[in-house]
Amino acid sequence: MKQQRVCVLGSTGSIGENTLDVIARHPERMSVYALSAYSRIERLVAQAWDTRAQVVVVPDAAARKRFEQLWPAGRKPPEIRVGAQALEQTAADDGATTVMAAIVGAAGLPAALAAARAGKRILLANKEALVAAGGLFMQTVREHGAELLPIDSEHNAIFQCLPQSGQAGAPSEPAKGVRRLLLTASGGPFRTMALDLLSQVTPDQACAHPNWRMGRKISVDSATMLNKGLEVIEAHWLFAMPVQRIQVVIHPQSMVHSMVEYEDGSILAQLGQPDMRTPIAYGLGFPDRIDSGVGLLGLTALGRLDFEEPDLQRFPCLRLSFEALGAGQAACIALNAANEIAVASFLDSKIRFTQIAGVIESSLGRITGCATPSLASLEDVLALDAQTRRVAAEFCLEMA
Ligand SMILES: NC(=O)C1=CN([C@@H]2O[C@H](COP(=O)(O)OP(=O)(O)OC[C@H]3O[C@@H](n4cnc5c(N)ncnc54)[C@H](OP(=O)(O)O)[C@@H]3O)[C@@H](O)[C@H]2O)C=CC1
Ligand SMILES: CC(=O)[C@@H](O)[C@H](O)COP(=O)(O)O
Ligand SMILES: [Mn+2]
Repeated sequence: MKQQRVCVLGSTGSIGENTLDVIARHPERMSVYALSAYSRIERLVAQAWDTRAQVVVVPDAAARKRFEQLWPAGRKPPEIRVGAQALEQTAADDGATTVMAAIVGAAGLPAALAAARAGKRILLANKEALVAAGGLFMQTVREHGAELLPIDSEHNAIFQCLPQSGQAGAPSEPAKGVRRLLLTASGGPFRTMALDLLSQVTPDQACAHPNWRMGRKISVDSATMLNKGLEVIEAHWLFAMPVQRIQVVIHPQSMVHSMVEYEDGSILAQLGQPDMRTPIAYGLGFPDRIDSGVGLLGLTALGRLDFEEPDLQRFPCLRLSFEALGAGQAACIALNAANEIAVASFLDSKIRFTQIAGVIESSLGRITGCATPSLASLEDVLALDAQTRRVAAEFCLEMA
């Protein structure tokens, strides 16, 4: 068994912390090579100390200085690299065999793509990378023989339920015998709240997910169900599945993480506690199954599993996501970028929860109404992403 040396991009976040928890359980199989943080430098220092990481990546000179000041005397500090380009360089570094892509938002795309170009084992949590540049990313994985393992719980579940070829790559057609992918969704904290109360909800209420503990951005996405929309687009790219063959099913308990429906009428499901250490351990251990630290699911204590149709009136962001996937890549880039701006604005108490969908819809209208630029390269994608952010920020200001 080859020792894995893991580069954890976004190590100070929710996925990053869970990844370090799993790695620490398997010193004989894996170790940390590199870590990255954006604002939580103190936490990064503690992580680097505990894991003996060789490299850390921070965003700027001020963060570097802070890291140096906080590093305890008496032990050699890790190499400190600075800036977005250093993230790409570290993701592609010979020192790493495996890259956990756990930066939030499209900011994580360049480093995830660099890992693919370098032919790494990529554990992909950063769904926004696929939403913005799914075609480019999957093509890069294919061309450079990278190994791609989905970490997002639903996609990890689907990966586990698909006919196993023992390979973790980038399929160019749907798996044989599969009729549909059934993506489960909790419905978030506002699934049953009276519709007229939704405009009053606070950021903390939106971040109080009923089943999962996650970062604030994805928690708001779960509350609007834009998260499920991003996941439909993610599933389309990961499994080469046409949008008509992807169904979203509300499952409030978040115990069935997703399902694959086969031509013969069988449905295969993956179940487990809502704890991201299970998919993370699956990715780190693949093809072996390794301990994740997650307890067993008590089915008799649970008693029942519920399923229902999503309500597109309550969750307009889900409708917008299906429409964007149908409209093409420019719309998907705009959907994601406008959402990132709208969610940040909501978390900052500048716009209301119910205005998030409006910002996205207006931005999509403005961007996709213009001539679609070429989107063949990372630079093209990032240019449209930046343009959308400017437009969405204007709409947020108008609504504030
Ligand atoms: N949390 C979960 O359970 C799940 C998350 N995902 C996906 O995984 C990704 C990470 O989510 P989550 O861990 O919840 O997010 P968090 O907000 O908890 O963590 C995000 C990480 O990214 C870093 N970061 C933020 N902005 C930048 C930037 N501009 N450049 C570089 N690094 C940055 C943060 O650094 P710092 O903290 O130092 O500021 C942090 O390490 C998202 O794409 C999410 O959709 C998917 C499924 C489940
Ligand atoms: C843990 C995970 O994968 C999240 O994306 C989670 O699925 C969010 O839950 P819902 O979006 O279904 O509420
Ligand atoms: Mn998910």
